[in-house]
Amino acid sequence: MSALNVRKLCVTRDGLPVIDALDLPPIRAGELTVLAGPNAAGKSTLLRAIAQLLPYRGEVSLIGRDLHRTSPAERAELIGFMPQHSATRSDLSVLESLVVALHAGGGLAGRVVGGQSAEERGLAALDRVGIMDLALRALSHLSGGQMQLVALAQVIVRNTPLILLDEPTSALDMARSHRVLSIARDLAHEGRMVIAVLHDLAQASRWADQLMVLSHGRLATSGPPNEVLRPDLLANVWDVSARVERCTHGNLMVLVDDEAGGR
Ligand SMILES: Nc1ncnc2c1ncn2[C@@H]1O[C@H](COP(=O)(O)OP(=O)(O)OP(=O)(O)O)[C@@H](O)[C@H]1O
Repeated sequence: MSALNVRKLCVTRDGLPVIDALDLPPIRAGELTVLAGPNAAGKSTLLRAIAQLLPYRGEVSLIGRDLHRTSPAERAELIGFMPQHSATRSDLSVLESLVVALHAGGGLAGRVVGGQSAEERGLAALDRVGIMDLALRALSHLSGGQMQLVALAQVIVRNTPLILLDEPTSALDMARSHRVLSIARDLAHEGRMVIAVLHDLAQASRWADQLMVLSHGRLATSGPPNEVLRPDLLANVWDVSARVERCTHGNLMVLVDDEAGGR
């Protein structure tokens, strides 16, 4: 089965170790993997290293290929990365930005696929994300949440086997958060490897097939969310005194009573 493997990964930033000899269980195609952890745990650093946007030591391999040895064009074919903060605020239209995304890295992603032109693929991605009405709007005229939805469409349009989403719902209202996580899970269940960083553990438990918890650049635990999310983990990793309760539909709720030290 297709998988992303991360072994003995070390990443330093400003000379300080942020990710430290990290081994992850295989990230399998067909599963939505949610990466959670406190601020500064190294979640974005991990995604950026996997996306080959930061130097690292160790091994990151995708479907048996060492990503370090791939060309930028090959990576564009393999990896779709949605950063935490989308910087692009140009006067390109939303649809034009998707066509540009298709040509990212000089890869082959912009070719006609299944008889569909780049514009047709762009419109299909906008339709999937539910923002067809924004197709002709300038990126510079979008709200923060609209920009985040466009960033997701820019990833979807490239149809890569690995999709990395860094806090994809941070600017979204409840309905759009639900839509985006449902799309992320569908993308995984269609056969892709999808990793999403989320802070909201109720959302994580609702959508994740596999939850990985990062703490100080190391893996604290991983597994199905209902096995992983326990009060002792919340105290040890997030420093909160909290209860984990099951709602009538089986979803978990995390109720924080206090900071663990009661400060
Ligand atoms: N551009 C940078 N240059 C130097 N250090 C950085 C840079 N970006 C992040 N760091 C440091 O790396 C560490 C991990 O940061 P990272 O952004 O990976 O954490 P995170 O888990 O994604 O946090 P958050 O939940 O707050 O987004 C932090 O100590 C941070 O200060």
